[in-house]
Amino acid sequence: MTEYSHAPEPLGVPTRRAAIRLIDAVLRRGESIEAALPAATRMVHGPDRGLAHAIAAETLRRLPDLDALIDGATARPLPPDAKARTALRIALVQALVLGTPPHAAIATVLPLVEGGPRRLVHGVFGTLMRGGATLPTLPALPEAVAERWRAAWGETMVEAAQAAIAAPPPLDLTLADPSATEQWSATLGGTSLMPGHVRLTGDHAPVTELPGFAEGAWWVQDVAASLPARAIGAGRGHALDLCAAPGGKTMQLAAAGWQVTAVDQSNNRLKRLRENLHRTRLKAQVVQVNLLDWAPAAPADAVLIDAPCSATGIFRRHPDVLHRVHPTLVAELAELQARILLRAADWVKPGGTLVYATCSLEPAEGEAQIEALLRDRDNFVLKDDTPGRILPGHIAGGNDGFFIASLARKN
Ligand SMILES: C[S@@+](CC[C@H](N)C(=O)[O-])C[C@H]1O[C@@H](n2cnc3c(N)ncnc32)[C@H](O)[C@@H]1O
Repeated sequence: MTEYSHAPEPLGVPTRRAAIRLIDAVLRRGESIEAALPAATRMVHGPDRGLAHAIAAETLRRLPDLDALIDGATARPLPPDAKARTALRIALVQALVLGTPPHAAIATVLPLVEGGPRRLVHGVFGTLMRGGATLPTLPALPEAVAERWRAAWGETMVEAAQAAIAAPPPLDLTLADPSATEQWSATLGGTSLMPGHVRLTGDHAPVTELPGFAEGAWWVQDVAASLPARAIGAGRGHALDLCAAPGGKTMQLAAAGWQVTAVDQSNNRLKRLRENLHRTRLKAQVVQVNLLDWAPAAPADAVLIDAPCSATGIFRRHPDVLHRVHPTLVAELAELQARILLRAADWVKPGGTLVYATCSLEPAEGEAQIEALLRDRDNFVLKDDTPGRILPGHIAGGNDGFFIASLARKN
C-alpha cells in the first residue's frame, strides 16, 4: 500500500489561494464576488474567509493602479490573466493597502506560483518594495468604465467616483422610528443626514453587536437606497414593493404605515427579508413569484420597483461591478427593466404613485426607462419632487449611485 504524506501548507496560503479564486471568478467568468464566495472560500474558515474577501475586493478596487505598478517593473508585460500577475496583485495590495508586512505578503503568495514564475514574482515584488512603490491617492477606474461614465456624466463625476473608491464607505442605518433619530444618533455615536437616518464612520463594533440591532430599531441601508421609499412617504393604503428582497424598502414602507405586499422571485433573498421583518417586528405580505408571470388581485395606491440592474452604483462596496459589467449586460438588464416597468405601471391606482429605482450609474437603466414609459403611457407624469439621478458625491460624506423616478398616475 502506498503512503502519501502531505506537507502542511504554510499558514495563510489557503486564504491567498481563495482570494485568487475570487478574483478569477470575477475577471474570467464575470461572476460577482458574492456569488463566487461559497465555492472559492470552501477551504478557509472563520475570519480567514473575511480576509480572502477583503484581499480580493481591495485588489479589484485598485486593479488598474496595481497593474500599472507591475507593468512598470516588468521588462515584458505579463498577460492580463497570468497567475503571476494575480499573485503580484494580491501581494502588493496587502503590502500597500491592507498593512500586511511585505515579507508576509510575499511569503504567503509564492507557494501559489510554485513550479511557475516564482523568481519573477519574487523579483518584481522586491524591486517595487525597495523602490518605495505607492498607489495614487485618487484610484484609477478601469478605462472602459471611466470612458462610459465620462460620456454619460462628465469628468467631475469620474473624479467623484475615483474619490469614492479611495474612502472606506460609511455605515448608514435607517431607523424604524424617525422620531427617535436624535436618540439613536447619540446612542450609536453617529451623525444624521435626515430624519430616520444615522451614519457611522470609522471603526465600530460588528453590525449585529451594535445597540438596537437585536431589537430591530434599524437596518443597514445606504442613504441613497433609502430615497425611493422616502419618495413614497407615509400612507395608510396598499403598497406593492416589487423586487423587494432582502427588504430594506419593504421595512421602510411598513414602518411608514403602508399595508405592504413584498414581491420577489428569489427564495434565498426572501428568507433574509422574512428574517428582517421578524427582527424589526414589521409586517408585510410576502409573495414569491416571477413578476413577469404575476399580477396583483387589485391595483395599489403606491408601487415601488427596485428593479434588478447592473448595480454599478454600488461599486464602493462591490468593486467587482467595475470589471464584470459590460454594455451587453446593461442592455439585457434594461430590456428586463422595461418589461417589469410596463407591467407594474398598470398596477397603480388612478391618483396613485409609482416609484422606479435602480442602483445603477447607466442611463439605459434609469433615465431611458422613464423616457420610454412616458412615451408609451400618457396617464403618468413625473412628480416635481422626483429625486432623479443620484451620482457619487451627491450626498456629503458619500453615497451609492442611484436613479429614482417618482411618478403620479393621473386620475
Ligand atoms: C435591487 S434587488 C432588491 C433590493 C430590495 N428592494 C431592498 O431594498 O432590499 C432586486 C431584486 O429583484 C429580484 N428580481 C429580479 N428579477 C425578478 C423577477 N423577474 N421577478 C421578481 N423578482 C425579481 C431579485 O431577486 C432581487 O432580489
